[in-house]
Amino acid sequence: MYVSVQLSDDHKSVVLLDQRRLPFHEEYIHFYSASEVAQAIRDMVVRGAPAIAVAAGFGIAVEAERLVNSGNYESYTKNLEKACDWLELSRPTAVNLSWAMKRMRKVLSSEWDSIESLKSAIVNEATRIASEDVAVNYNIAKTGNSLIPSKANIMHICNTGALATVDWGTALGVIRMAHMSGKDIHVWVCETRPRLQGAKLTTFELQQQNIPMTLIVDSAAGYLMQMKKVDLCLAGADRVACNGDTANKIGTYSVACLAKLHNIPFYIVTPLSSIDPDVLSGKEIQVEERSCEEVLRPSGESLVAPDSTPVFNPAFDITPFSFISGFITEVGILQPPFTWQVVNKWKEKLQTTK
Ligand SMILES: CSC[C@H]1O[C@H](OP(=O)(O)O)[C@H](O)[C@@H]1O
Repeated sequence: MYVSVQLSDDHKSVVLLDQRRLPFHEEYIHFYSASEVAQAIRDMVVRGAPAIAVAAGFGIAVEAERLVNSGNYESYTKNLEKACDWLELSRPTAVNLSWAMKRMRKVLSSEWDSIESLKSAIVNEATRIASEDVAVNYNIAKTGNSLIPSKANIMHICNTGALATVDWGTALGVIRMAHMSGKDIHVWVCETRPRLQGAKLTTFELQQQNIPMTLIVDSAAGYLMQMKKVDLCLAGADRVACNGDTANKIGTYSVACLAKLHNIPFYIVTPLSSIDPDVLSGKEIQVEERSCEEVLRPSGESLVAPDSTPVFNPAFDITPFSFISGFITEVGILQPPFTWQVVNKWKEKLQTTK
């Protein structure tokens, strides 16, 4: 089984499965510094809100190893804080990235009696972020499975599986659990232009798990709903605002609008770490814009339009909460508002049940 993101045993590199090469080539690349990992996140070697958070945490661990003999304690921590900034700025929309860097900065700002003990604490925290992700996603999958009827036809956009996380996945984790529970489900896989995470990555994951699926062009979503071929929609999240507005892959809002029109349940599947109570509504969420090349050359080689064609390429859109049936999380099916008081109460409850 493939692993999207790992820390090498000697802590000298972050090992990433190059998702740009899937589904035809499974290639792993080593990245030896925080800046190399930041570039890998920007280039979407690794992608998916939880996976990039884990990759960034490991990026700080690799930087801590790389700089261990580079100077005194003060310069060591300053350099690592700078590395947190680079990684946090690598992609602006997914809150998981800043959530992970906040955890690493907390370690950096604590008192340690030596550079070596600080380095160990950093590696341990990065490893904890990764191991927690697996447990969180397993609980999300169990929660979400309770909503999946037998023989459901589920529409899914982008990729939210083990490739977008450390394992299990979020929305695809729910689908995987439903399949393993013998519910005989089927997945309509939206190809998800322009990066084709659905066509290239979700099909790859579902095929590996023998889950029945059908690939569709994004613009077929409405037609399938009109023909009553869709029982519910599941999508991931990059950032959920306090009022429930949700940033997710471009095209999610369109699917949510169509689902609303056709009275089809539309759920966001998300860990608590993708909820950002500091953002009151979707209006405050920065939507990453990516290069025109992604649209002009979707498979990297041939142009699909004249080379000088102007392009607008937002990587995400914002779905207002009014189009969302609920949020499937590791603590249950939630409804906003997601204030810090609410989110922290759930996190504390999680801690006590561990
Ligand atoms: C559980 S992955 C969450 C989220 O991340 C993906 O975006 P990208 O492929 O650009 O990293 C997509 O929006 C997923 O829903």
